[in-house]
Amino acid sequence: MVHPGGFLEVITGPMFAGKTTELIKRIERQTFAKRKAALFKPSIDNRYSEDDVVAHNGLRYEAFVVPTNEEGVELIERITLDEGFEVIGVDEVQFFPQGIVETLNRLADEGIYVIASGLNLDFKGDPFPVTRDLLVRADNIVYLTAVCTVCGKPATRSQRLIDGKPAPRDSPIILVGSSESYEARCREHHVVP
Ligand SMILES: Nc1ncnc2c1ncn2[C@@H]1O[C@H](COP(=O)(O)OP(=O)(O)O)[C@@H](O)[C@H]1O
Ligand SMILES: Cc1cn([C@H]2C[C@H](O)[C@@H](COP(=O)(O)O)O2)c(=O)[nH]c1=O
Ligand SMILES: [Zn+2]
Repeated sequence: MVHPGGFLEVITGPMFAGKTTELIKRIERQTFAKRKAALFKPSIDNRYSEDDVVAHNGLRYEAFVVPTNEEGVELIERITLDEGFEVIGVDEVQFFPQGIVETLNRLADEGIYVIASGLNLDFKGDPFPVTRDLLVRADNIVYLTAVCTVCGKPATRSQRLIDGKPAPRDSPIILVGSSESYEARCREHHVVP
């Protein structure tokens, strides 16, 4: 897409749907169009790298790493404005505090093309509030699905597995992980005991 000016775009769906791949692709395309672009990631996402945003398929892109607190949200805003970035991407946006919704919306109001990528639903199938609140403010939504590991149909849910068994409902919401702890599942094969 040509740089659309102030714009809030949200890429969402379950784990393994290609959200990070799509985010990197969009940021990279903006740099080919000579736009000043940057990617941000939360410091708690250290699955594949401390410094880069890395997709499950190995695609990677250098990022600013910020903490998942209000200070991290302020850093995203300060770096964006001080460095004059025209386009920013934020990966794993569901990990940030609620204040990121207002901040990203404001940056879009100020003329920045903001792309936020994150999970819509947690392992129980309940909304992540930050993603939900960004989605209702978005100028464009990119909704992706993965492939259900049980039946091969489109997967809209993230199944958390502990020792190979579905995680109980009272598990903590945040558990950073990849295929050792999660599988993409369709509604029918998503299990929450
Ligand atoms: N069940 C699955 N369905 C689709 N892709 C999968 C699945 N399991 C692993 N993958 C891999 O995940 C990649 C997408 O990774 P990524 O962009 O990091 O997704 P997301 O950010 O949505 O978790 C795919 O290109 C594919 O190689
Ligand atoms: C469903 C669910 C996921 N997480 C964590 C697991 C991963 O670290 C990220 C999602 O990564 P992806 O790029 O979308 O594959 O979120 C979590 O903490 N809680 C959950 O309920
Ligand atoms: Zn299925």
